[in-house]
Amino acid sequence: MTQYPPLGDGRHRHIVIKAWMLYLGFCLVLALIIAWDLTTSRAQDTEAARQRTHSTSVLVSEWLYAAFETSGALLSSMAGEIRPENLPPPEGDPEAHARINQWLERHLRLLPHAQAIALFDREGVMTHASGSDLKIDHDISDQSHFLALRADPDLERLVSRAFWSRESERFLVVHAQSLRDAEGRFAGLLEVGLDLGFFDHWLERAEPTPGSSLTIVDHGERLLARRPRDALASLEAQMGQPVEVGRLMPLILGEKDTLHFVIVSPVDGMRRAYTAQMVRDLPFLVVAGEAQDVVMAAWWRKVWTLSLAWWVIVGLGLLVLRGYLHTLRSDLALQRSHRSLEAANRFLSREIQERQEAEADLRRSEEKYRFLVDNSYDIIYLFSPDGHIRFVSPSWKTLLGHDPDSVLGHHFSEFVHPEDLHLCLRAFADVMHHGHHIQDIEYRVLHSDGHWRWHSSSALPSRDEGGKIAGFQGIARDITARKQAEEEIRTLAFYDPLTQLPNRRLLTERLEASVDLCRREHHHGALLFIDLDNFKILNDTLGHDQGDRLLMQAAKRIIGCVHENDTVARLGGDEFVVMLHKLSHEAQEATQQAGFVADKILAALNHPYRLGDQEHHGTASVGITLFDRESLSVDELMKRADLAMYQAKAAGRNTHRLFDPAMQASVMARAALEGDLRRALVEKQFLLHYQAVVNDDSQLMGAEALLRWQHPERGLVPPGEFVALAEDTGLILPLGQWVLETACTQLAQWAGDASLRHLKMAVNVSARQFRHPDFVPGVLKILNTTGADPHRLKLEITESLLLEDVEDVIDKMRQLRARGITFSLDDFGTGYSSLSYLKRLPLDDVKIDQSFVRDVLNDPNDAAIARTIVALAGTLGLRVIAEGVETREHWEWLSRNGCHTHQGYYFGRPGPVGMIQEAIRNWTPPTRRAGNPGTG
Ligand SMILES: Nc1nc2c(ncn2[C@@H]2O[C@H](COP(=O)(O)O[C@H]3[C@@H](O)[C@H](n4cnc5c(=O)[nH]c(N)nc54)O[C@@H]3COP(=O)(O)O)[C@@H](O)[C@H]2O)c(=O)[nH]1
Repeated sequence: MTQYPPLGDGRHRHIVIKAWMLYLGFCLVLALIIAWDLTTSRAQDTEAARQRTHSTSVLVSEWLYAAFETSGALLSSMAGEIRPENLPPPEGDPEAHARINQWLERHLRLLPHAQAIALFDREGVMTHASGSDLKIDHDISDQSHFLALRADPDLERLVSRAFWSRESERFLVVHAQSLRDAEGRFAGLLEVGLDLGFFDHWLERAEPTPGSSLTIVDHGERLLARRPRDALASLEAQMGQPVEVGRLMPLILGEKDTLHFVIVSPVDGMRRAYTAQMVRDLPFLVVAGEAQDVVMAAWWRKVWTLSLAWWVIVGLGLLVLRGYLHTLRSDLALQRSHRSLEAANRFLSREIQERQEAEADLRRSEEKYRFLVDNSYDIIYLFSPDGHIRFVSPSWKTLLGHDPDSVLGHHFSEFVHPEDLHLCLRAFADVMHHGHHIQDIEYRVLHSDGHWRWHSSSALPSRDEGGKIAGFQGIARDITARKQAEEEIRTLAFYDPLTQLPNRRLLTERLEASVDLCRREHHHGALLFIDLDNFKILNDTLGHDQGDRLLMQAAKRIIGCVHENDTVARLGGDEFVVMLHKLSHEAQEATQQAGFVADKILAALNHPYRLGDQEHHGTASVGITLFDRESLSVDELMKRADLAMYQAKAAGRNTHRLFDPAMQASVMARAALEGDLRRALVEKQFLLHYQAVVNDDSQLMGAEALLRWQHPERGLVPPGEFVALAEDTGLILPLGQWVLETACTQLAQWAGDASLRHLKMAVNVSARQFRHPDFVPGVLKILNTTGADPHRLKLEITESLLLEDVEDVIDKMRQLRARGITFSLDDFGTGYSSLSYLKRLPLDDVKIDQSFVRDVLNDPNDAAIARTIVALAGTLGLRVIAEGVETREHWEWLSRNGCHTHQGYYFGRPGPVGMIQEAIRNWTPPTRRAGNPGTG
């Protein structure tokens, strides 16, 4: 979905901030104005209160001043009327005294709030008084006002501070006038006594407003009068008591006339703004106060009113602001949605355009795919969710023969090979249930003509518009040709082309699997190595075609002897291997089972073979090895079976042998010996010993070269222990070459020695050496290079040479004989020589094997053989040499019976060249009847 950029957000935020700032600024300014106004109002109200209290205090003090002016004037006039020296004593003239008292009484009435008017003499004793209750002899001589007036002749009058009067038991203030005699001396005083009611009277006239107070105190800060008074019960107790200690002092001391202050009243605890005012020339102060609550009430009302007004204005402003912001937001939203709409419109236009293009593409693509589907060599198919065919492309007809329409509605499984059905159903389920894509599954499909075709298919689910799996769709390719090629390759790779049996590779695979199975299931298996006896001879004599026929027949017979699950393989040549499965888990029983099968095979292979119009009898040798959980490699098992087979061959063929470890040990030893032999050749550890050959007259005729191996550890090793192995391994070729060279070199040397030059050198030649194609040229080359006389060289061959290709042997012998080399047939009588061959061989002598000579004196059989050989040789014109002549009796018997050449310990043991040369030079021929001949 397309994202549209936010429109006007920054500007909107800017406007909002501005509006808020304006609003808050307005609120603040308004608050400041109100605060300023309130501050001003507060100052004004405070000032007004101050003015009011000042006016009140001034007014009351003026009243007091006026009152005391009045009393002063009265006292002054009364003092003018009195002659102190004429005043009668109180006790002298009662009438005169009474008149004076009445006079005082009359003047007292002129002062409505005065208590009394009294006259005192110069001693301070009261002489006359306005009231009858006054004590006439009352003494004021210790009072300050008396003392002050008496002391100061210039002081005419004074008003006292309040003081407690013991006579009248109340606080009094007196206004006293000094009296002077004619000479102007102090003669007493006239005084008006005023109680505190006098002051109260003046406050009463002031009419204090609510919360206000009016107080009169004297210069001792004693409370003289106070309004309001009825509100406080304790006020009476405070009358005459100090109330404002120290605060009013600047006034009392005359430093100021007026004093303003705000305090909590010590009288009633109310906070007030006070103005204190001195009463001119009098020891009194008037203090007027107004309660702060009252003074500030209007201000507080204003505060509340203005605060409320502020809140109302702020609230209204907030509403206006919100309305404005709302409008602004709406505007912005509108603007934004307008832009979104524009963008959406553009997007939709583009979508429509793209869709139109996509539809066009789709049409083109559909046409293209339709073309491809219709013309594809592959089959394109669509199945319903339950596997019924909904669509197949026309190639179905080409590849499978059916008309596509004819298969619609059929279930796909009807066309799949039963063996592949499981695979296909699983793939179908994978796609339909899990939505998997499957790749290249291979299966067989039925062709309309009934044969099976190999198909490779890839498939995926088809989905409806909601994405739900609605079917199975795929493409299938005919891979029959590839499968056939693969099969062919497999056959070539894993099967023997002649017998169609598994070859070594397939056998190895199966053997590995079988070994694994045996290991897991704890039973035995067996490997039977089968070698057809003398097959090579048959092949050479009857030709390869017949050989192949025999192999094919043998293969069939072997297969007939085993179970279907067992494997019969051909390794090549005449070697077959049978692998037996699932033999007993008991080794002994498994051995019996394998032996039974081996016997069966041997019996089957023993039957005559029909090869064209010929019949052939053959046998076989079978080597068996078992395998079980012991982990042995396939190679090791094959080696063991092979070894056992050789054992069977060694045991005379046409039999079977079970592998045993001793057999393996000997093979190992053989392998070690082979290694030593090779090293010996390189390191020249070989040497030749020579043994004398004598004639019937005890004349030395020659010597036989006998090979010895000077082994670094084992010492001198005789040829019997290694020549056979050298033959088997082919090492006899280089070894035989060395023997010939050494012997010929020796022969050439002897030719230069008069006492030795008549000697003939007999050299042993093995069959393998002789059969080598280069044997003849090799011998001739040695003769050339050493310069030995061929007429002095005798080659000893064995009967085994005559087992194969006798014609070739004869041919080679003739070639060499043509050069003067003579031949001797060694070990005669032990081999298989047939007379017909013997006749044809260009031989010079035969050697009677020492095994016959050894017992010729005691064993009539051996004696008969020896005689027969001598006779046979005689008929063939061959000389006879007896070997192993150990005693004079042997020699004599042999001589008597026609053998005239001898070799044996009786004449001399084999020894190094020096030894034989010495023996020859000092040769003393043995005599037949004169004691034992020496050993030479
Ligand atoms: N291919 C080759 N074969 C060879 C070569 N050298 C020897 N051989 C063959 O090895 C076999 C054993 O030979 P050796 O151990 O040397 O034995 C020879 C004599 O020592 C032994 N001999 C001789 N006289 C007596 C005797 O009075 N009593 C007795 N017990 N043994 C005796 O006989 C062997 C000679 O045999 P032969 O060659 O058959 O005359 C043997 O078969 C050799 O052929 C070689 O270089 N190449």
